Amino acid sequence: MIPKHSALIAPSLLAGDFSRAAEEAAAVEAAGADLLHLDVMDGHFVPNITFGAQFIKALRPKTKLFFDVHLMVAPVDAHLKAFADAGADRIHVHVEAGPHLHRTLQAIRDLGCTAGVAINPATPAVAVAEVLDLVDAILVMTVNPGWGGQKFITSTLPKITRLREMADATGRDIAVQMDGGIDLETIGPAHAAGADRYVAGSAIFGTGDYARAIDGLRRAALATVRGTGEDGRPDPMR
Ligand SMILES: O=C(CO)[C@H](O)[C@H](O)COP(=O)(O)O
Ligand SMILES: [Fe+2]
Repeated sequence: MIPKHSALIAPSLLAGDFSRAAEEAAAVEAAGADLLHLDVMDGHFVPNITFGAQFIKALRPKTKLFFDVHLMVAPVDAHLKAFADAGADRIHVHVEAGPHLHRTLQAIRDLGCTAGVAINPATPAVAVAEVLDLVDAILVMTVNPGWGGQKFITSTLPKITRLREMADATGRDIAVQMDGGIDLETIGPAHAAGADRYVAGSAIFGTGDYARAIDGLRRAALATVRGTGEDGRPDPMR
């Protein structure tokens, strides 16, 4: 089990060089990434289009990293099997993307993946309250989805705390994961608010030293938690 208030780092390949996607995935794995975040955009739910299941399937043999797939797709249900077959470990779907979220999350689990529910900045925390028994993660959008490289929306911080409280109240280990605008300045407040996983695109792939960037983000998060060791690892006493 991942300790609460740990700080797992998930580089978003969106900010990497797509012409060398397999090398980029391997590079962040070697640099100490905990997960690989894969942003699928459909040109409908969000204005931008990125890549689909075939791209993810081609990447799957190139790295052992956990594939954290963020579907910005509506309607999404007809596509879930393709992403599960492509090698997704976790599939996040948006609470805003369809009227049958409960059925969608159940379908993700039935396909053998873990499930995440993504929530846009304008959507209140209560929108996920009735599906927490079906999710392993809440993906809190700290930008409006659609592009990388956007500015962190600080007004989402109180919602992070509310979602952490809701997640803890279930008694299950539900990750509270930030997505968008995470960098050395924003990761600390997000961690203090109750998050434990961080997607970062530009703040990793936009640098020349992925290991330094990943380590710096992890340390910046954990530095906000009293009792955390200097080596950046979660304090087992917490
Ligand atoms: O879901 C996303 C955008 O919709 C991306 O995961 C996110 O924006 C990561 O990029 P950056 O760290 O550059 O903001
Ligand atoms: Fe994402």
